[in-house]
Amino acid sequence: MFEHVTPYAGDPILGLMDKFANDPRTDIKVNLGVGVYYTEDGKLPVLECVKSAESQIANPPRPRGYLPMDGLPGYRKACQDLLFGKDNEAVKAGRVATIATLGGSGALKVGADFIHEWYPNAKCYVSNPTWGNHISIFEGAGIEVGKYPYYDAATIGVKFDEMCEFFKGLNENDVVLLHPCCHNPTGVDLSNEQWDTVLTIIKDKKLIPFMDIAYQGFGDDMDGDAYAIRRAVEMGLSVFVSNSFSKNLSLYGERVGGLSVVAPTKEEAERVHGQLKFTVRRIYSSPPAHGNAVVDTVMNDAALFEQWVGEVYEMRDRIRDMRQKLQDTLSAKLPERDFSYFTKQRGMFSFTGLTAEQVVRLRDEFAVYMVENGRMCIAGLNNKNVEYVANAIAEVLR
Ligand SMILES: Cc1[nH+]cc(COP(=O)(O)O)c(/C=N/[C@@H](CC(=O)O)C(=O)O)c1O
Repeated sequence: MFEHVTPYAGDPILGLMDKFANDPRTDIKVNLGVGVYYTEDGKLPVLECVKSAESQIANPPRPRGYLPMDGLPGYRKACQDLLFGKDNEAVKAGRVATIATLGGSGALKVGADFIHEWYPNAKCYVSNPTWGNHISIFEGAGIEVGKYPYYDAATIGVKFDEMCEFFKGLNENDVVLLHPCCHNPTGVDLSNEQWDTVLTIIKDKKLIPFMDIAYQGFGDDMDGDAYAIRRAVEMGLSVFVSNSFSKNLSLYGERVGGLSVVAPTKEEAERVHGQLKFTVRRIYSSPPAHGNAVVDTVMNDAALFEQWVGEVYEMRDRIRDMRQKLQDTLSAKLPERDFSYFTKQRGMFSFTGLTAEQVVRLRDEFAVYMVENGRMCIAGLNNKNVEYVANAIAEVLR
């Protein structure tokens, strides 16, 4: 019956979690693989604002009825305020359809299915490189996926001119999947001026921008990291935005994300909203109650929101500190090499340029885990392991 089904090779990122968990070298192993924030003590944090929200939610205990297909109204408002800014004109005009989703992944899936249904000839173009699941999710929705020039290893920057020229060659309604901040896996972002240029091309060519923001607050700050999103709306673009609270609320397993679609008119936004709900119904029916309640509580209580922002910036700043320490330690060990990319890159990841062989050596010989494309999750570093990791990297580079 299923003899034709091919074996699953495993996920290059999530598969590392199992390998790491099963690695018996518990005294030295370091997890720099999956994009998860760990504290200075190497633990997954429960944010203080989440603890407060959960105690509110738990007392008195709430029944666990189905949520609306598009999630709690307060959750959806929270997504809109965070992404577009409070009092955004398009939001106030009712031109933004927003739904709660099963994490950022669920947002991408619902968005991809919607696009394939209503723009069946659209192709999707992702940055080269990008988060691998971008390709899997859009191909899984039946959409042909291509790559646009992005990362320039020679300059540790963006192949900006090539990227712009590539966009100019695309067809109307082709989708371009963009990282508004904290690019995964490179950590290399466009400047605001470069965003203005790219968004102008997208508008002129009538492309569909799909912005996936999973690390808001880890780059500059909540508003700065949303520049590309807000600029697209200011320019009158109809833009898809998938967001994730997995990292900045440390709620990975609660599956909390959102999908927003900015439409030209309120009437179109209402029709889009209805079809997004239908798409949710056909995939997973409705979002999880607990995650929705936590986000709704934190984001819509002024004191908890302020506390949350402060906790995100603490995570951001600790990552920045680890970038500097790793860069300084490696530079001292191998002064002939340039490690400035660690502090040039932003967000959770650094693209180290290590080869797959070197990454395998780090894992096998030193129990230091990274994604085989050379991506390192900086958030797995701390003051107790950064010297050890630097030594291991220096060894495989020698
Ligand atoms: C850019 C991006 N978008 C969406 C997601 C999905 O987020 P979620 O809300 O959990 O569905 C992730 C997760 N990235 C990390 C984990 C993973 O691969 O799933 C990672 O890159 O390690 C992203 O890095």
